[in-house]
Amino acid sequence: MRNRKVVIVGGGTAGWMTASYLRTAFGAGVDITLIESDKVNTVGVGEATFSDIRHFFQFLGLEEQDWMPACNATYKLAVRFENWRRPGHHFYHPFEQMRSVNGFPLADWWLRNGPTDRFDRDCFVMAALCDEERNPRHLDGRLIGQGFSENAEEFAGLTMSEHQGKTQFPYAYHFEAALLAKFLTKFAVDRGVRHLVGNVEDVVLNQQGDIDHVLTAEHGALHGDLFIDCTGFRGLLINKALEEPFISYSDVLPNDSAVALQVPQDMEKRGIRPCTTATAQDAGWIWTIPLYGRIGTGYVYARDYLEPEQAERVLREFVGPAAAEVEANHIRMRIGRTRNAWTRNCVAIGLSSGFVEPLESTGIFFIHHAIEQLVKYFPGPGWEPTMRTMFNDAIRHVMDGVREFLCLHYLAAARDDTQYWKDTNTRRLPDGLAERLERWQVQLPDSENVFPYYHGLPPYSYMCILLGMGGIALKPSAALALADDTAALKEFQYIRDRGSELIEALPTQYDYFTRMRPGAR
Ligand SMILES: Cc1cc2nc3c(=O)[nH]c(=O)nc-3n(C[C@H](O)[C@H](O)[C@H](O)COP(=O)(O)OP(=O)(O)OC[C@H]3O[C@@H](n4cnc5c(N)ncnc54)[C@H](O)[C@@H]3O)c2cc1C
Ligand SMILES: N[C@@H](Cc1c[nH]c2cc(Cl)ccc12)C(=O)O
Repeated sequence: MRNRKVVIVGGGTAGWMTASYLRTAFGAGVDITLIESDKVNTVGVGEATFSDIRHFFQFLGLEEQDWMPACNATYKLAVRFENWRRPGHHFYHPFEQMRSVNGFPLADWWLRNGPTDRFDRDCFVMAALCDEERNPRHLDGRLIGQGFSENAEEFAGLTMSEHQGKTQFPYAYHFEAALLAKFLTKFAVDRGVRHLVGNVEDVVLNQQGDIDHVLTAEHGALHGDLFIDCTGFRGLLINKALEEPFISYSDVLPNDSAVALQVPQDMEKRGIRPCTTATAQDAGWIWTIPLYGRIGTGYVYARDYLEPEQAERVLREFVGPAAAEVEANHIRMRIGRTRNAWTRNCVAIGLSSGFVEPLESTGIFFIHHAIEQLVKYFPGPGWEPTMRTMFNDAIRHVMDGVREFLCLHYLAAARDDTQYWKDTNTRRLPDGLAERLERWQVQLPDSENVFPYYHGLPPYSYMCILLGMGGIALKPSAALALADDTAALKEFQYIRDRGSELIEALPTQYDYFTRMRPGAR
């Protein structure tokens, strides 16, 4: 059988991640051409990830030292939510599994008799490490031990959905999106991916309605068996040419705009906070992502409540004088998903497939997940169309599940001081969420009562948001009133002690990454 000819249109994060992964998975079994335009920019943001992305780098055979310095990357131990409950309040959604004591999650014991008003500090070691801006590795590279093993044999080769629930890796990454795309360009091209720069002017269908070829001014017609649409929010192949409809989530998630800045920063003086920060604002929230040498920041907001000029002004004030010379990138976000991400012989990956606001940094996770699914259902000999259906089901579940998780953030936030925040109490909810919420109020989220399909987020993530946002009354499990809490108190003590011990022993991120740079001592 001849090898499969794959044409990828688009050279953003989605295009290059897909090209690198497919080539690694199938080698010469797939013949890959990637075409990207020099007239249409990439979206230019997308800097924080899930911890699962390490499976992606592992699959490519890359170690942190190979790619992190090249992408000004840093570690992310959590998302830090600021002011979602009230001004001055913060809590973390960390990469650390919730401990269990006598069959109940520690958070349940915390609800029964919380030692302090900080559930995150009491239940997770990571919260203290974030507050004290510590690095998750020692200067000699050793990882903090937290009940997971690095590169453990038994997990090698697992996809991220297979891995979920087995252990929780303690950190994700921040990186410069443009530098990662550049790094992966070299990776893919070195391994035989054909790279073309040119503009796709037309998408030509055959008589059956499949894509026959894409037409470019610079390189003529590009034929393929399978076309991957990585053209971003345009959805040039999947939505425009094949007319696959886009299902908007704007009825439940109204933020549709963002303005972003890349701000140089003196990291030696300011340090590098080991987490993404999401700070609530009058009509949305601002992200702050510390990279090595600069921060990425942006205001995500709803145009129904705020004009772009005002959003930019608020963002500049928030950042301060360092942003004065920096040009703003205004982005209109298409929130929702393409009905069938795989339609005919075209697979949409990245923003063309779908997107939700970046509150939990899910964009790159969606890409990674879609690539894993594509490999799983890739059209080899004997391929059946039901495989396309299974791919589409998996994509739909991940996106709809994340939509629900994000809606919970707004529903659970105690803040209600502006019209924007007041309206979060009356907005429509995705089907099923209200019922699930009723259950969570008397029984914390567990694998039996959260969104029932794989969507990347474990039950403890839901606990964090419910407990942290503070707007919804929660009860401990009724059974706990009858139980002895000695073991739970011991666990709370262990978390405090372990936090203090690690704060003593661990370096700051600045120290760690300065040593990791090429040419450093
Ligand atoms: C405000 C915001 C913040 C975000 N933050 C995060 C985050 O923190 N974490 C995260 O995981 N994700 C985040 N994302 C999502 C992330 O940015 C995207 O998932 C990721 O960058 C993938 O984009 P893409 O490759 O699909 O599209 P793009 O980056 O838009 O790339 C599109 C590509 O298609 C090419 N193209 C377009 N038209 C043509 C044509 N006619 N011919 C040839 N080529 C063409 C362009 O040249 C470009 O190369 C964020 C997104 C937004 C909007
Ligand atoms: N599978 C994801 C789930 C996850 C677990 N904890 C967090 C925390 C944050 Cl901020 C995002 C995502 C997650 C993962 O392990 O990355």
